[in-house]
Amino acid sequence: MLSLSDLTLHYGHSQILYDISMEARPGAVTCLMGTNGVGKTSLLKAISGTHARSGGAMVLDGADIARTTPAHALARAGVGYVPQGRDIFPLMTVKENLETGYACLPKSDWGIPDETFELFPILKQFLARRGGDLSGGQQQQLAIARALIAQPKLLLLDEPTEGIQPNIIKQIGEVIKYLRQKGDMAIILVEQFFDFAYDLGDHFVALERGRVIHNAPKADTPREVLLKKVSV
Ligand SMILES: Nc1ncnc2c1ncn2[C@@H]1O[C@H](COP(=O)(O)OP(=O)(O)OP(=O)(O)O)[C@@H](O)[C@H]1O
Repeated sequence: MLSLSDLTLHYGHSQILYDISMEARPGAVTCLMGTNGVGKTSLLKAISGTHARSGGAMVLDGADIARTTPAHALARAGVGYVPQGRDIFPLMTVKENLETGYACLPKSDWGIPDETFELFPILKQFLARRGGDLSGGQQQQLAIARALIAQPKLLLLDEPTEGIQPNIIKQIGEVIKYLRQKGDMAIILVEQFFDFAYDLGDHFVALERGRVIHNAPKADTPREVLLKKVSV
């Protein structure tokens, strides 16, 4: 589904990512881990086209993705991005926020699928409420639901548990498991909540100062070894 080889990224003259090679497969959760500032968000920005990589190759679903492909083209190509901090539209209603996902779809596919409310029942109850009036956890659910409306092939989740109460973290974990078992979507999860990530992950990539220091399936990733690699 997604394959990166030797990806590099700069902000101005500062190099942040060095020779990143990794894959994300459909029906699997690939966890991207590491301490603060190692470059996890920057890598998701490169994959989503939010910040162009400086070099290296990216193949999505068999197609070479040019280095400067913009975010809206990648969204149309099947990349769903739930950024850190969620970025929902606070003055728009829940329904309007969900409808922004239509931008990636042909008009014939416009509509909020029943699955959205099966996965996130609270959103049905709050359809007319402004996004900014939801709790942090509800906003996170809205951000994930909005990304799913666009029917992504690759879902990028940046710290979905950050600042969220335990019962909603549990619900988000269940949603990720459900999406994985459907088998057609690749999921990349950036997560600092170690137990949440280790429980969900099928494959683990750890970064240190912008470089990959671990890239292996769960069977070859003992808990204690990974914990050591991603702890300060
Ligand atoms: N827009 C930017 N301009 C310059 N430097 C940046 C920019 N965004 C991030 N950085 C720097 O790039 C490095 C990697 O940041 P990034 O946010 O990708 O790390 P991270 O692993 O996601 O960290 P966190 O867990 O804190 O979100 C950090 O040193 C950060 O200060």
